Amino acid sequence: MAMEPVISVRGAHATLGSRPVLRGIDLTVQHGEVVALLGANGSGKSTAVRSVIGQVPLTDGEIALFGTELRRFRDWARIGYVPQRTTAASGVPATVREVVSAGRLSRTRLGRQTRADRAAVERAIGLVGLADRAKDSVNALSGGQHQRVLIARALASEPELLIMDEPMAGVDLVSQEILAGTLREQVAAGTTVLLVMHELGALEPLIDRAVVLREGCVVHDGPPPKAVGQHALPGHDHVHPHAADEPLRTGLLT
Ligand SMILES: Nc1ncnc2c1ncn2[C@@H]1O[C@H](COP(=O)(O)OP(=O)(O)OP(=O)(O)O)[C@@H](O)[C@H]1O
Repeated sequence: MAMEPVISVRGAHATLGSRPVLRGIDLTVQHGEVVALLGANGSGKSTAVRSVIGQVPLTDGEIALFGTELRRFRDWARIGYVPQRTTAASGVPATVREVVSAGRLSRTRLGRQTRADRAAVERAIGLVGLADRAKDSVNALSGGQHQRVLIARALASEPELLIMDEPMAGVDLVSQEILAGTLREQVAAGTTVLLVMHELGALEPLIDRAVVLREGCVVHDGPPPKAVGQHALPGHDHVHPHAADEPLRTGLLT
């Protein structure tokens, strides 16, 4: 029997305020795939992933996770989610280890951390290259290190599906390289990944498929656009000449 898709979204409509933000989106992510969700600011990317994890209700359409209708889905430990532009600190003096441990709660039984739980937390901290900062307050970290803590928190439950909303946004180059390496290892281990992005950038080699949104609709679902600049992207509004030495870009539509 064929495996159920990890994510199945059919005809999704969602409204925020009085604004229709998703206008009939279909999105399927199969086991082991790495899918990039691309599109201009405001095209609905974050809303789409937030609807997948149940944070934005649909006004029409259907979502299933691992073959289970979203409203019956309870197995949240199978999913790691890194939201957009948040900070792990928010004024609370938690250490790196404490924040990452919070990501393990969904696997912790009876509220007691086992040796396996502790090992998973240390592994996640090591994966993002912060082993030497585990005892430090997250308030003492840079923006890129923060983002690495949030990703470690998502990895602590050893998820089968990782959903990340612009993981590279505002992240310094060193952290970007570490994150790309972390993701590469996850993908090699079979983790399914859905990434919201503006540009494929350093993650391009990992991406199997790109889904491009425009005004709440899917305008492209297929191979990731090659590194030929944003104008190659289906849905780009206008064409204008650009210098031959313009840096190569794969991402788009800003
Ligand atoms: N709580 C809200 N109430 C009303 N409108 C909202 C709300 N949240 C988002 N929107 C609007 O919905 C649209 C889609 O937003 P969304 O964040 O999904 O886009 P996005 O593609 O992720 O954009 P970005 O790249 O800027 O993150 C935008 O026009 C945004 O202004």
